[in-house]
Amino acid sequence: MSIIYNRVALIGLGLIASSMFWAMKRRGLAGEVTGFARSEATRATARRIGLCDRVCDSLTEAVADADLVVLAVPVGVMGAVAAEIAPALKPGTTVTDVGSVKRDVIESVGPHLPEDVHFVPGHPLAGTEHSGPESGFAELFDNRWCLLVPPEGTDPAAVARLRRFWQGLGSNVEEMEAEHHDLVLAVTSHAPHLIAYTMVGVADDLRRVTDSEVIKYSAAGFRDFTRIAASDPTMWRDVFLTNKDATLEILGRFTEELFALQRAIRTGDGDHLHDYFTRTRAIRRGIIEAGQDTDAPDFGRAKTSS
Ligand SMILES: NC(=O)C1=CN([C@@H]2O[C@H](COP(=O)(O)OP(=O)(O)OC[C@H]3O[C@@H](n4cnc5c(N)ncnc54)[C@H](O)[C@@H]3O)[C@@H](O)[C@H]2O)C=CC1
Ligand SMILES: O=C(O)C(=O)Cc1ccc(O)cc1
Repeated sequence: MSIIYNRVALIGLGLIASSMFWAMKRRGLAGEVTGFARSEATRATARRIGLCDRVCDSLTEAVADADLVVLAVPVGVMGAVAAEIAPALKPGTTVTDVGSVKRDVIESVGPHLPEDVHFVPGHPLAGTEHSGPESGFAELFDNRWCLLVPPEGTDPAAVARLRRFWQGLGSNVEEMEAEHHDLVLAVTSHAPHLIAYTMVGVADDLRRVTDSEVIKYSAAGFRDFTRIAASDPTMWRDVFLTNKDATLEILGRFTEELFALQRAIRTGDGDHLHDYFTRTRAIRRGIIEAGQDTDAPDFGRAKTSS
C-alpha cells in the first residue's frame, strides 16, 4: 500500500493512537508520524519504545505541517485540544478523532476549527480493556468496522481519503449520522459496559464472597464482566457524561425489562422466563449465522471487506 497522508499527527498516545501508529507502519500509509501526549512520562515511554517517528513536547509542534491530525484523547477533552491546535493547523488539513461518542465531539470540536480545515469524525469499533502507549498493536483494526461521521457539507474527497486510510489500517468503513451512531453504540457498547461495571461492583459489595470465592469460582460470564470493568475509568466516565441521552434511554428500557424478569422470578412465571430466553437465544444464533461468533476472540469483527 502507498502513502495516503504525508504527515500524520497523533494526539494522545494511548491504545488507539499507538495501534494506529503500528498499523500505519505495517502498511506504509504515512510519511512521517508525529505524536504528542500530555504527560512527560507518556512521551518518554513513547520515545523509548519507538512509538512515532518524532515525539513532540507541544501540541502545536506536533500538528504543524500535518496533513492528518488524529485526536485520540478521552472524549471529554477533545474540545479543549481542538481549541489549542486550531491556530497551528495547515490549510487543507484533515482533522479526525477516534472518540466513542460522536454528537458531543462534533459539537465541542467543530466550532474551534478554521474554515479551511476538513473535519471528519470517526470511531474504530475496536479496542481492549488496556490503555496507554504500550498497549497498542498493529492488528487491532483488522476486519473491524470503522464508522465515519462527517457533518453535512464535509468535502467528499476528504472523507474518501480518510476512508482509504482506515481501510489501509485494516478496517471496513461505513458512514453514519451522529445521533444514530450514539444510539447504536449506547446499545452495543456503552450500556453493556455500565452493566459490567455494576455487576463487578455488586460482587465487590458482597465482601463475604469476594475475598476469595468470586475469583476462585468465577464462571465465564463474570470473568467477561471483570475484563470489561477493568477498562480505563477516565475514558468511560467521559463516554457516559457525553452520551448521556442515548445511554439513559437504553438504561431506562433495560431497567423495565429487568423489573419484568424480576417479577417473573418472584411469581414463578416460568413461561415468561422461557419465552424471553428463547428470544435472546435466537438473536445470538442470528449473530453466529451472520458470521460473528461471539465465542471467537474476534467477536465483533466485520464479516465483509469493502
Ligand atoms: N479503548 C478502547 O477500547 C477504545 C477507545 N476509543 C476512544 O479512543 C480515544 C482514546 O482512547 P484510548 O486510546 O483507549 O485511551 P488511552 O487512555 O489509552 O490514551 C489516551 C491518551 O490521551 C492522553 N491525554 C489525556 N488527556 C489529554 C489531553 N488533555 N491532552 C493531550 N493528551 C491527553 C493520555 O495521556 C493518553 O496518552 C477515546 O476517546 C476513546 O473513547 C475508541 C475505540 C475503542
Ligand atoms: O474491549 C471491549 O470489549 C470493547 O468493547 C472495546 C471498545 C471500547 C470502546 C469503543 O468505543 C469501541 C470498542
